Amino acid sequence: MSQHLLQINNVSKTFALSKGRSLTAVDDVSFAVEKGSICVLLGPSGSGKSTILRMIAGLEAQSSGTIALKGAQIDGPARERGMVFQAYTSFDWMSVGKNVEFGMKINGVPAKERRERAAHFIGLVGLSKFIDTYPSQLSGGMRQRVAIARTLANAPEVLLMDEPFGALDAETRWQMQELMIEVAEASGTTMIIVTHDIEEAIFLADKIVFLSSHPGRIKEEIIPEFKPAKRIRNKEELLECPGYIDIERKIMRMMREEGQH
Ligand SMILES: Nc1ncnc2c1ncn2[C@@H]1O[C@H](COP(=O)(O)OP(=O)(O)OP(=O)(O)O)[C@@H](O)[C@H]1O
Repeated sequence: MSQHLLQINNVSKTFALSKGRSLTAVDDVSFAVEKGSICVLLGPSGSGKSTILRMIAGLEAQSSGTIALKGAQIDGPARERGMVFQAYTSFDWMSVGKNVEFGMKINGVPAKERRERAAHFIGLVGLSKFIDTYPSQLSGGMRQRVAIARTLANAPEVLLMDEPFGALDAETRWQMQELMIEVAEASGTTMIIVTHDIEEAIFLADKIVFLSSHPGRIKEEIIPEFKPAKRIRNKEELLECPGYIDIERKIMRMMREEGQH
């Protein structure tokens, strides 16, 4: 039987604005994420995707409802939930290797183990040749790989990514999407990814949680059932799958409906 790693139950978030006004960004949202799966939060701008991710990360407290990882309530940031942001967050004065070792160093991992783990994850994201290079000498996609390796090296239970490829050009973007499938397969890491890119969502997701806007509510949970049991590793293969176009069309309609509200 599948196991729910993360359980979000009836979560709402209301922000206090100026002059006593308030804004409900997330309204009564419930969903579960299975261990080892990739869950994509998709929806139009303002549907509360980032807010939901930030609450899971423990960076924002929910106004009501519960969020639990392996049954334990989340009440702040922790290593078990690693976050990758859209902006590159590497330390420019440290080499790629030292960047990836940094979190482990803070957490008291011995030097030898740190180096080995850093080398493993740098290899996983395809940057072995750049282990001694400084991030400022790398392209945007490569810097985002460093951020992913650094987060994975802390062995999170769940990897949270907020529009991780939004700042990248189209070609680098699909290469990074393919890389995430490779990483998911090789590491078994559970991932929750925020995007508003429909094709990216369908390619990456084992499950799509589609949100409507103002306030953010779940409109539908979509399982891309047309995909074969084994994850598709390249995008051309996805586009050739019977059923792909149907689901893309369905989601485009949902996006359009939301835009008209
Ligand atoms: N700190 C905050 N204070 C007040 N309002 C906020 C705050 N953070 C988010 N909001 C509001 O909550 C709503 C949801 O924002 P959120 O960033 O979660 O949406 P999103 O779906 O991630 O959007 P996008 O795709 O544009 O990034 C928006 O109306 C936003 O203005």
